[in-house]
This record gives sequence, structure tokens and C-alpha cells, in this order.
Amino acid sequence: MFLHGTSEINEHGHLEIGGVDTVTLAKDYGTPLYIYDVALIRERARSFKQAFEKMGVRAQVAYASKAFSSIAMFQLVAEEGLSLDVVSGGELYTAIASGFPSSRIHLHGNNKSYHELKMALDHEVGCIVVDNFYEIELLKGLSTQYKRKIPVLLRVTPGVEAHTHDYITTGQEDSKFGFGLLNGQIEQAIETILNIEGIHLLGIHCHIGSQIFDTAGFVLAAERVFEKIKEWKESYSFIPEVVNLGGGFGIRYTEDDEPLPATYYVEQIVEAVKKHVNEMGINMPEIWIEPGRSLVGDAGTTLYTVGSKKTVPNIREYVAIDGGMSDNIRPALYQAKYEAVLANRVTEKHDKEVSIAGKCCESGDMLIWDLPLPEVKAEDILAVFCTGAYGYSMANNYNRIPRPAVVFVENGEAQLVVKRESFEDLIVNDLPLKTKITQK
Ligand SMILES: Cc1ncc(COP(=O)(O)O)c(C=O)c1O
Ligand SMILES: N[C@@H](CCCC[NH3+])C(=O)O
Repeated sequence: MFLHGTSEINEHGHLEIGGVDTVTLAKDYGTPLYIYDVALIRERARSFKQAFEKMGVRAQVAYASKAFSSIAMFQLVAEEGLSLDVVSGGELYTAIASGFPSSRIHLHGNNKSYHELKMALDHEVGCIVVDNFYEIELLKGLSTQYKRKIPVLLRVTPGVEAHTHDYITTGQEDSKFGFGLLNGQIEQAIETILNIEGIHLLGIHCHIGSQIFDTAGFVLAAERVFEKIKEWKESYSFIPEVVNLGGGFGIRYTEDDEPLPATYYVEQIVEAVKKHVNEMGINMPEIWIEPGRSLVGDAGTTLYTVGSKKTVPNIREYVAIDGGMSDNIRPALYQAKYEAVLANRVTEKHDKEVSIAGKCCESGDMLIWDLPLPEVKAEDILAVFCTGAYGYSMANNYNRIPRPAVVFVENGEAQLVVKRESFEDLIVNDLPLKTKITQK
């Protein structure tokens, strides 16, 4: 069994995280329940930041908040001195409500609305990562309303796409995000932006994918971008102050995953940029990265209560839990794999194979196939590891299932940071029919 972060087995034979007994947490807060190991989030945040500091490079580590956003999470991120990547009015609103320093917020999105852009500019966010020509027009219109120049990065699709253990180069840059790097679009965008009085072109952004286990894709992306920067220095006298190489650093979900330490990604990225900068004889730009999953993924665990079971003779045993694709859609969406244990009986032999079914009305609502567990009984507590990224943030109300609560644990203390949705919450926006209802 692989124990992440501060996870331990205590004297009761229970799984403990952050010094708190998870079986007690399940009793106190109910299940399903998302638990975050705060010390592990801090450790990850610090390792990214310190890696840059060690190399003497000016940098911003922006937490990609799509992985998990809540007021408390944003406050933790602020406390650790990271920046924040938001991709919607909702994430931006949460960031502002949390008191996050707006100068460290970066707004992303491939279809930002006028109102989202205005909201970001009203709050003087650190930068807008411009994605397309429509957005340039919107910003041009908006720029006349503000005294300060709008700081922007231009997002490019570098023609490098990474998938888990490998990467491919895509000649045609077939992506809905950003300006093509190799088809003339980015030059058109730079020329347009440089001619807009109220916009300041701070630099270039690219992101090559998610759950990536090697550094070759990042190095190649940096190479592609810098080949172009060499040209832009000549043609536009444009030298980026910032180069943002995105997020995507992989984590260990199961024993098949072999993640690299944060320091290794940072070193390779910095070395790649330094090489080009030295060749060009320009100043080292600030390097920005945007880790999401690698900051919170393995710090999250979901607790469920076991309910019904079904045996299909000679085939398998299904064990159903009180959540499913409503709180973790990743197995259904990406065939994502997870490891799990019985939190209340961790020390017992996990040597019976069962398959964990969710409670949604969907055959595909299976959380884990062929999971080794002890003989499971109703009321056992199942702990699924590594659910911290894209779990709560992609949770939904399918079958009108309320979203679970979120608890932070650290130094033996638990703190509720997101309340469990109630049935009342589910109908709060529903309006009754205008016409009088006649009972038949
Ligand atoms: C632009 C951008 N930045 C950062 C991230 C964060 O990725 P991850 O959670 O894999 O680190 C993503 C998601 O893939 C993204 O699209
Ligand atoms: N939601 C995806 C990752 C998307 C990355 C965002 N650009 C996942 O759970 O793996």
C-alpha cells in the first residue's frame, strides 16, 4: 500500500491523514468526503518555488485553480506565496472573495466574455493570457476605459502535445487554444497587439498537456518558442519579459505512474530557456509555470461508505459506495485509475478482488475495477487516494446528488472548508410552474 504525504496507519488500524483519524472524519462530517492533506500541498508548493530560487531565476508559480478551487484553498495558495491561474468569472470571483492579491492572478480562457475581461481589469489582475483575435478586439475596446496598460501574454500552440508517458508533435497545431506558432497567426497577433496603445505585451504562454512524466515535451516547446522569439527580436524588437511554459506535471495515481520531482521539471525548463537566452544574448525572462494536479492531486483522498453488494457468479463482485461519477467523473471520462483501501481496516489483508460501483444511474459509473480489499461489509469506509485534482472541481449534481463536503487536515486538526450541499441547495434555483397546478 502506498501512503501519500502525512498518511499513516494509527493504533486502531485506521487510516490517518494530517494526524486525524479518517474514520472519525467520516463520522463527524459524513460521506462522501474530500480530505486534503494541507502539509503535502505546502510541501509541493515550496518545492516548486524553492527550485526556482535555487537556480537564481525570477519566476512565478501560478496554481492552476481548475484543479481544485475554494476560498480556503486560495488562501492557502496566497499564504505560500504562489500566483493563481483562473479560467472563468467564477474562479476569478472566488479568488477575489478569498482576498487573493489580484496582481498575482492570471486570467486564462479560450472564450472570455466582455464581462469576464472587464471584471479582471476592474480588479487589476496581474495579466490576461490572450487566446484569440476576438479577445484582442474586446481588450482593445476595453483598454480605453483604464489608465494602466493591460498586461497580456499571448498563448501559442507550439505544435507539441504531451500525453502521459509520451508526447507527439502536431504539425497542424490542431487545438482550440491559442494562436498557431507555425502558421503565421502569432505574428498577426503580435503585430495587432503592439499597435494597441492601451495594451502591454508582457510575453508568451504555452501549455502542452497534463499528467506528463518526462521533460522532453517542455524542452521541445521552449525550443519552438525561442526559435520564434529570435525572429521577433529582429522583426518587431520584441523580447518577452515573461515566458510561461504552463503546467501538466504528472503525479502517482497507481504503481504504474513514476512521477519526477518538481525540482527536476524546473531545472530542465530553466536550463532549456537559459540555453536560448545565452545564444541570443538577451536578458533572462521571468519564467512562469502553472501546476494544478501536481500541487493538490495526491494531497486529496475521498472517503465513502460501503452500501450494497452484488455478486455476478463466476464473474465479479460489485461493491457500491455512496458517491461515484458525481464526485469523481475521471474514471468515466478518462478511464482514470485509482488505488483505495478500507480506512477502518487498513491492517487487514487486502486480498479479495472487488469492483467499486458508484450510485449514479449509469452503467459506466464505476470508480475502480478489480480492487484488492478485505471481505467488505456494509458501513465499511473506503478511502480512494489521489482525488485532490479535478475531483471536487468537476463534481456535479447528476441524479440530484448533493456535492460532498471538503475538509482540510493538518497537525492533528480538521477544518471544514466547503460545506456539504443539502437537498434544499439543489432546488434553490428551481422555479415552480407559473400556471396553477391541478392535481389529477
Ligand atoms: C493553460 C493550462 N495551465 C495549467 C494547467 C494545469 O495542468 P495540470 O493540472 O496538469 O498541472 C492546464 C490544464 O491542463 C492548462 O490548460
Ligand atoms: N480534467 C483533466 C485535466 C484537464 C486539464 C485542464 N486543462 C483531468 O482530470 O485529468
